[in-house]
Amino acid sequence: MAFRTARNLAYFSNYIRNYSTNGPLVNVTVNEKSGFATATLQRPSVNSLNLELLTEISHTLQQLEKNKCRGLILTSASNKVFSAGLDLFELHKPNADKIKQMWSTLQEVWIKLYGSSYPTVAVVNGHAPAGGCMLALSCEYRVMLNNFIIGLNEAQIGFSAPMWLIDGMRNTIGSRQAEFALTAGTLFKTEEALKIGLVDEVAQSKEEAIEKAEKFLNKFAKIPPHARSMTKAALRGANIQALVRNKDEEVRSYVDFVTDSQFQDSLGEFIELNLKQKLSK
Ligand SMILES: CC/C=C\C/C=C\CCC/C=C/CC(=O)SCCNC(=O)CCNC(=O)[C@H](O)C(C)(C)COP(=O)(O)OP(=O)(O)OC[C@H]1O[C@@H](n2cnc3c(N)ncnc32)[C@H](O)[C@@H]1OP(=O)(O)O
Repeated sequence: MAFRTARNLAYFSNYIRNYSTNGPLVNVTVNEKSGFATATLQRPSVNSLNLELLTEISHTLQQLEKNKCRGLILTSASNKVFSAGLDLFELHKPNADKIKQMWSTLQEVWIKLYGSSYPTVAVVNGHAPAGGCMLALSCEYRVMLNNFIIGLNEAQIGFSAPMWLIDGMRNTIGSRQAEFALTAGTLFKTEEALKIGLVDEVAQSKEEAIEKAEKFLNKFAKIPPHARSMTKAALRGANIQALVRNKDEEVRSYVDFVTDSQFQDSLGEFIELNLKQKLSK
């Protein structure tokens, strides 16, 4: 079992410290008492998900799994944005190879986080549109700070969320609410998200959110880890397997879709209308 001895714990903590020095975009720390890891996304300024950040998240999750992490808190170094979703500037007039890698890494992140054997909580301490909501949804529990937005606004940008993400939304808020939310691309304020069950708890400060997250993780202290993870796999496995089977086909259709001029035009309009930074003409 993880951290059975102080030596194991010390080894893991050192390992993580060493690892975190190699990962400038994701800072990982381990609470030596509880054994819970905190992974803090720190890509300036809004943790938009480009290939480098996605790759680092994916490696972090792999290391946590390998080291039998006891629980993960995923959060942001920004006090305004948890993650702004995919890096829209990298989706604009993209290099097809890079987009291919980006999509495939995004799928890996979902598979590793949604399917992790250890318990996971997102401390959503800022806005979480689209891919930001995806990261939060792939955790088991969400604690969100007030006065931010969260949701899957893909329909507003001009595309549909993929099936695995729709499944994640349905499994969290139910089919009826998911249909309303996804077809309109709704971004919910914190209190609205709480009402529909998109987040589990609201906190007034990051410290309070971390306390609530730790309380959730501590619920599993007396549950045998293998029984917990087998149950999680039974609940989530079919959705993950569906993605694994369709992974390459989805990457191909995503690359075709994103490189199409119609999508590029609507993305360009979305950026010009919604983002402060503009496209260079
Ligand atoms: C075939 C399959 C097809 C599709 C598959 C679909 C889904 C797959 C699963 C997950 C993927 C989802 C898709 C996405 O994630 S698309 C991204 C959608 N993101 C958004 O719509 C967010 C846009 N941003 C905002 O609404 C606001 O910026 C935000 C609320 C996050 C923060 O607001 P705030 O006022 O605090 O900051 P700003 O001044 O607006 O922004 C600060 C700087 O950050 C830049 N920025 C913001 N968002 C992005 C982004 N997504 N990508 C790149 N850059 C971003 C912004 O331009 C500002 O830059 P500077 O002016 O500081 O240079």
